[in-house]
Amino acid sequence: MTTTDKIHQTLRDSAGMRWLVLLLLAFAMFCSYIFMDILSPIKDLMQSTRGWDSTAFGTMQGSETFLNVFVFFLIFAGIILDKMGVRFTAILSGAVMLVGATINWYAVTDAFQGSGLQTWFTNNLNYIPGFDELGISPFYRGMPASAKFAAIGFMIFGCGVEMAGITVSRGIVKWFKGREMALAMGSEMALARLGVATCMIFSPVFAKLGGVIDVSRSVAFGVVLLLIALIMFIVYFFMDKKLDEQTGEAEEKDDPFKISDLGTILSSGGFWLVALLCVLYYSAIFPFQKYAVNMLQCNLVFKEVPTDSFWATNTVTILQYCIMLVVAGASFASNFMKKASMKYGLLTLAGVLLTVFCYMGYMRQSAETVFAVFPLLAVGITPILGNYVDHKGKAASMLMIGSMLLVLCHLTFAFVLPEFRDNAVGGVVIAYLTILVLGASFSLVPASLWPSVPKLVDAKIIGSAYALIFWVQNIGLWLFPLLIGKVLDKTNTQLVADLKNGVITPEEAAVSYDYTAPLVMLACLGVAALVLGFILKVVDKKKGLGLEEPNIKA
Ligand SMILES: C[C@H](N)C(=O)N[C@@H](CCCCN)C(=O)O
Repeated sequence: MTTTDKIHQTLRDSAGMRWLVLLLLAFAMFCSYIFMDILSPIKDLMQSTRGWDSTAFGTMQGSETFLNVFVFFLIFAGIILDKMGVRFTAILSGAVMLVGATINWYAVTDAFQGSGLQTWFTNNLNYIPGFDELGISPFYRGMPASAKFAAIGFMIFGCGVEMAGITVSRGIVKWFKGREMALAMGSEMALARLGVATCMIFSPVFAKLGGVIDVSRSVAFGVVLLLIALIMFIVYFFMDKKLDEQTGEAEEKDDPFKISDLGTILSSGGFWLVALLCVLYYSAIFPFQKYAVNMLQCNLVFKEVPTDSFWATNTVTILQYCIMLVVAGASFASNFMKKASMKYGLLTLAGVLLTVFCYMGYMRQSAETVFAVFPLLAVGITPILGNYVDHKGKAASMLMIGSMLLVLCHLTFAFVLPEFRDNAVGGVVIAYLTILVLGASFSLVPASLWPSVPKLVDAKIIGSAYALIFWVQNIGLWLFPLLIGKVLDKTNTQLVADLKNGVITPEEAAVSYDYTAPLVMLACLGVAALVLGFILKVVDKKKGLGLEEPNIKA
């Protein structure tokens, strides 16, 4: 390398530095995704220890997106990102997530119970004029005080996490444009999926540590991780600053945000098709994720797991997690290997480990360890599918196949799984197969949807386009956890009455819901997504949007 080459080399020209930046951003998202679902695998414990019924649980979970949707925070986040740049917005989003998560944690601690704050929240915030009339309030009369306060924290966290999502996407574009951008995006999403698996496995472990149930321990674990996420963003800040010093660019000055940009995006038909498909598909996945463990508890009979010692309870769980890390590592490695034989060897190894993983989950017999396989498959194949879209295309077809699989899975959960309630082996096998297929669907759609956005809008307004899609998507992510909770209570009237009259205990009630109606509702979302996918494919062919074309042309 000559002296001139050395002078012109920036941080982003070094593969090591580029991937270090990706690691920082992706690890921050990994921590955020852990917090996003930290309460999901312990819905039953929230009901038995904090008195959150399904409506309270669903309302609290849905509150995550309330400010983004109704106060248009996501639109402001897009504007902040375009005006202030990636590194400022990254730190801001990290700090917002941490503040919200800390409030959420305090709400579920024992210290909150019996405090003045609890009394205040019991007597207040029952009604938000305007929102209640429309049935879209994040609070309702009779909602437990802890759920109300937790909802406030989760709303603030939701602003931070969505802001982080669009910031990280733009950060990846800044550092990887013209290089391995799709692989970087796929790897970031894969690590986020690993975050979901981590919380599905470890949240119940922390809540039940030492045989004493304390749900706030799980949330505290998430808060510590968000602190680490903020540190990651701070390190990123300095690397990004250095890059701008080296290049003499400042993207927020070179490419300032204009309100008219929003109009340009909103007038694109292709953009609307993708945004609507996104809201329908993700509404059938993320809200489901919040109830999936409980749905399995209600549909399968699990053996009692010993809780006398940490190792008796958690050895298999920890081994399962180690296998998951190997599968993730094998997937990442396979993307960097040049030789196809090596790639298939690693994939075979991942397949074998996946089988062992499932077997361990079956031996361990708990809903969390069975559902943990869902994000695992997405971890393994999202980067591979991203690579496929880069080199072979077929994004619109992949969107359709992913939606079709989604419908199939929700209908299986609704009508086939309950038939195996008394068949321990058959039930777990059906559950595993369906979850694995759902995991494949959750790889096909994200891997093809997000890289399609740059084909629909100008590169200059990509940040605002992602913010707008996230905003539309957040409407569904707000509405559907809440709707699932309401539909559950409305279609399980006998159970709700028995619980109210003390005929059954909260522990029994928590694992006795009939999930058929909410699952059919989610399957309908999948059907609508499939129809939109078909329309998108037709429009793509007619207008030549290039969605079926590879990103990298030889
Ligand atoms: C929940 C969030 N709004 C979302 O849509 N997340 C996507 C990833 C979007 C790309 C982030 N760089 C997901 O599939 O998790």
